[in-house]
Amino acid sequence: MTSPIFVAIDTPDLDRARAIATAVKGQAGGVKLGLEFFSHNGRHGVMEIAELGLPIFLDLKFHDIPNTVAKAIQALAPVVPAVMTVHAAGGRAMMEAAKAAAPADTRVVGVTVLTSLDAGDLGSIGVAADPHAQVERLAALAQEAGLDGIVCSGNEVAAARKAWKDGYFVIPGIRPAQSGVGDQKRVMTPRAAMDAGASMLVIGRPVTEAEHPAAALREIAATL
Ligand SMILES: O=C(O)c1cc(=O)[nH]c(=O)n1[C@@H]1O[C@H](COP(=O)(O)O)[C@@H](O)[C@H]1O
Repeated sequence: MTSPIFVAIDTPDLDRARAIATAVKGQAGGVKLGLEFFSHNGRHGVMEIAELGLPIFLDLKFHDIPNTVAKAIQALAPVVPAVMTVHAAGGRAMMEAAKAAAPADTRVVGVTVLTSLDAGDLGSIGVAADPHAQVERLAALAQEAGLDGIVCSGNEVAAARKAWKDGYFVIPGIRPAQSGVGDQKRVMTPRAAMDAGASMLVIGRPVTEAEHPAAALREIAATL
């Protein structure tokens, strides 16, 4: 069975990214390239990693007006990532435009409430709802807009899956027992997140900062 784990390769260093991708190839379901990698290496760097033959989750979390987001997605051609992200808080029209602009084979998912935020953080930006209620609200909006799924924490995925049976649920903030939480606030173990209904687990530092990333990934996969 294909692994649900995508390894988040958060580095600006192309050689290091290539080395990690090569080390986890065959074991991981794919790799995630985000803002840190993209800001340094751009579209051509993404193409280089894609040439290694793993599915790519290109996580640029677009959050802008519909026209700008659509044009940014079009500018990424000929990259055809397996998955890409926009912020669901960008609104329904923006999500519709993003989906319409993306390649047919790319899943577009809406980031709901970042896993680095808790209820207090939401309050400080004027969102009265707790993370659970806010994820539910944005998941419904993403579904109405025709997206393929959402990004949320493991704490919310069971409820989200109940309301959106065939949705694609991307779950970061994954921490194996004993792992440091770092800047994440809403975390869950890989096994618990899968049991709750995750489609994809995004795991970065617990793998990439390990002395032997492939071995760390193997250990995590064994818990699923
Ligand atoms: O969209 C994401 O992937 C994402 C959304 C979110 O709410 N929280 C979150 O941590 N992420 C990403 O998931 C990865 C988590 O990395 P680690 O905390 O090192 O496992 C990072 O690349 C984040 O950019």
